[in-house]
Amino acid sequence: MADLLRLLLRVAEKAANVARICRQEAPLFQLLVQEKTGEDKNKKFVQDFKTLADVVIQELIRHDVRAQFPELAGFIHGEESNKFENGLGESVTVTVCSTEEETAKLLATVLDGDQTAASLLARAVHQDPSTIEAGTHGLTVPLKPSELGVWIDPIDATSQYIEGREEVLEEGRLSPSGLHCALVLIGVYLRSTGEPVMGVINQPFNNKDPTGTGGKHYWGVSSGSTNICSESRPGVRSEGGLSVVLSSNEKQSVKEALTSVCGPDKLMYASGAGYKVLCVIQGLADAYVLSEGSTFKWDSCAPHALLRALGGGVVDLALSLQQSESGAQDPRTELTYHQPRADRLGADRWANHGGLVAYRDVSQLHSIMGALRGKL
Ligand SMILES: O=P(O)(O)O[C@H]1[C@H](O)[C@@H](O)[C@H](OP(=O)(O)O)[C@@H](OP(=O)(O)O)[C@H]1O
Ligand SMILES: [Mg+2]
Ligand SMILES: [Mg+2]
Repeated sequence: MADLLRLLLRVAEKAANVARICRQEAPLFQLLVQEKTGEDKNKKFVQDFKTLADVVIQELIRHDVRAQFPELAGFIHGEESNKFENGLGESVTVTVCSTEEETAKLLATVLDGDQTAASLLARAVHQDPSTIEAGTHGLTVPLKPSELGVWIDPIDATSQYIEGREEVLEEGRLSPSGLHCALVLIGVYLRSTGEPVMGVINQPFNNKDPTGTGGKHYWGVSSGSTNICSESRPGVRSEGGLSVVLSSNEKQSVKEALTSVCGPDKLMYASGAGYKVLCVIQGLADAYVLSEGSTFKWDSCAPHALLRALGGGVVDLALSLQQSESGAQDPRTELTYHQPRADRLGADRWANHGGLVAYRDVSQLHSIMGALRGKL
């Protein structure tokens, strides 16, 4: 299954190209950032271009993965629905066609006849990405495509992608917001158990990139005795307390509870669920705590696989607290990716309802659980 990993790295790079082109090409950029006002706001048929960009990226990933691994068809899920309504009130399913011309024609039907934008977008979708050196040579992964499912978040931290602020990234430091928080996330899980086994993260905008494309990629595989990640495991630094990254919307009670295990200035905030887990992967924070069910399977699957490959994981916070309160020795309840919640509807079926804690080191996870016990 190393072939699947190489393909995911390639399609994620293609997706990153589309994300970059939407910001670089003026006709696409104008659509991306336009605020609808007045009558326009009420025109149901021109859906937000940002949603279309997300859908196009998701569908190109789905198309290329299905073409090389037909066994995965039916098991490639994404954040977005690919149904759009056009000006004639017709429902249009956005897909990637076999030729650039056909894709452009289809996209024009949802872009209110804007041929220039449709052609630019179609060209990006059909363009092969430059070869990326990922260091996967000689890797073997003992998995079969018929055992696997895929979760796609075409762009995570969309708000940062639209806002488009380029931050100067400093080595070894978390940068709370900006274009670098926008990530393409592709996670692979086992259909039988829901465990995340492979993940690819592409950061389309990383101004420290040595390759010159402007982006960076990360990957990991965690299956049986194979645990391998593009990032090396950062050392555990316990002096001065733990560092934890949170959403800026996190509850006051959680922040207060965590101050007992975190050093001064070690509670940090960052945009994007995927970026926050990436900070843990890179050792820029020891853990990411989220007390609300505001993330979804497509947000966590890919980075979860990388953390597992590094010896860490992502647990369901509410379930793990319950386990720990009932005296379980190892209260870890890792998130799984194969089963929807039967009692919810739509996207909510795939939410990580109990919140989460992403960690690299299990003893640090235990300290965090201890601090949160009885406090939520
Ligand atoms: O941009 P999309 O793909 O819709 O994913 C969102 C996640 O689902 C949210 O959980 C993130 O919010 P928080 O950063 O407050 O957790 C949210 O982060 P943001 O509000 O900082 O952009 C995004 O990561
Ligand atoms: Mg997301
Ligand atoms: Mg998204």
